[in-house]
Amino acid sequence: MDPFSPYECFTVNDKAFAARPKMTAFEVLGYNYAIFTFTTYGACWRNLRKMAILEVLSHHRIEMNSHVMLSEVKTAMKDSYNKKSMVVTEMDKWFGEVSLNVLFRLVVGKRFTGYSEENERIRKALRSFFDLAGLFVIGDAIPWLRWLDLDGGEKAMKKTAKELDGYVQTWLDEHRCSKNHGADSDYMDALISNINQGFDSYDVDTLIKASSLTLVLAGTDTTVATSTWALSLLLNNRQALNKVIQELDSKIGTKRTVVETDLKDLVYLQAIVKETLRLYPPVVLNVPHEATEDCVVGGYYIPAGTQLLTNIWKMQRDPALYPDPLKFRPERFLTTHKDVDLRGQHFELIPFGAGRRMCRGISFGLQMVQLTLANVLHGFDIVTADGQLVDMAERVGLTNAKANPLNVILTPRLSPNAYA
Ligand code: HEM
Repeated sequence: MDPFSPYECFTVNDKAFAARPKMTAFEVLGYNYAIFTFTTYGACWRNLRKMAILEVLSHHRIEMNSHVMLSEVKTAMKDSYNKKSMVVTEMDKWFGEVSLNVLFRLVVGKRFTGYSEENERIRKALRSFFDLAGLFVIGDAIPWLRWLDLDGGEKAMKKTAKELDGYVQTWLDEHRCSKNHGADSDYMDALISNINQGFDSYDVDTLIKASSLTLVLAGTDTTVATSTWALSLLLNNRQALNKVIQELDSKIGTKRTVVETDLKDLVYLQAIVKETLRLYPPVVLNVPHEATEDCVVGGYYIPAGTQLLTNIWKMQRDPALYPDPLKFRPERFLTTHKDVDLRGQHFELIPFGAGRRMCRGISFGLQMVQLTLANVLHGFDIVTADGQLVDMAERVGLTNAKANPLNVILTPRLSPNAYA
């Protein structure tokens, strides 16, 4: 095994590598690192993480809020059912609408639907956040040049950060005015009630805005990319597509849609999601980690401050770990790799990262992807709009989805009452 392999960094020295590096994108886009995905390891990160788990991401909360996820999936299905036949649907937008609506309802208590100018601006700002968060800026490699902003990256980040802050500030003002922080409250209400004083040099409002935005940002693009890739892979692999439809029909029937309690029985669907996350992990190079202390990995001395970039994409396509690594074969997770799970214990499959900083939204994210995908596959016959199936998988993805959307035609296949 490569002595500098992230496998060893995660197992031997998880604590040492639990920090995030100081990067321009994290600082400028993330309220000076108050967005807790970007916060370094410490008390602030622990407090914010605890709050997110308690209020949204724990199994208990996911169960309590599962009606929100289900109602958003059903609303999207009903809309598609009511459309005239042969209407072309852009599936990344379809999945995006479901994801944004669920997260907006849970975080700020309102849906995000429709095509108003304001919504389009928010969508654009969120898109720009993701493009810029992964941007390499010269100032990170040569810090003394940062003030010159030679590539204009920092200026663009400041513009997007300001715009997003404007929206979140409006939602915060609305929440403070409504004073509805009781039983029916959302995540922002819970933060208002629980964060009474700032910490780690952050003021209360910054912590609330950053924490709210963390969940919306971390939970949308990742789930949308996974669902879109899964569908695209299935449309290119008719055998797998037929097999999952058979599973859905035999477990659910054709009179109702899929609900969250069905998911545990849909083992082939689960294998499809795993195989999709293996081939197309949405966070290809993981979020960067940094060593907080000197440590020894694989016999090599690693000084504090060393940055660790984990090439998840490459690890998960390693032929030594997966025979025919480029082939889409969900069956491998029911046979040869059936004991490999994706919760950070098996390093051959870590789309959610591993160790202390691993994704906290894993259960929420998996439920969202599985429930949405299961219902689309079960509820509609799906054909690609241009009739071309070959290489569809190469045409969608996080970066080029806008230029090459996954266009399909959805034809209802359940009894009409199921969509009501
Ligand atoms: C398919 C869906 C998802 C994938 C593949 C994914 C992947 C990841 C990855 C790779 C990381 C970085 C882990 C590391 O540094 O080792 C991460 C962090 C994180 N994710 Fe997710 N994620 C998904 C969905 C979600 C959802 C739905 C939420 C919440 C609504 C969420 C919340 C977070 C948070 C809060 C962190 C930061 C953890 C920390 O820094 O301590 N994620 N995610």
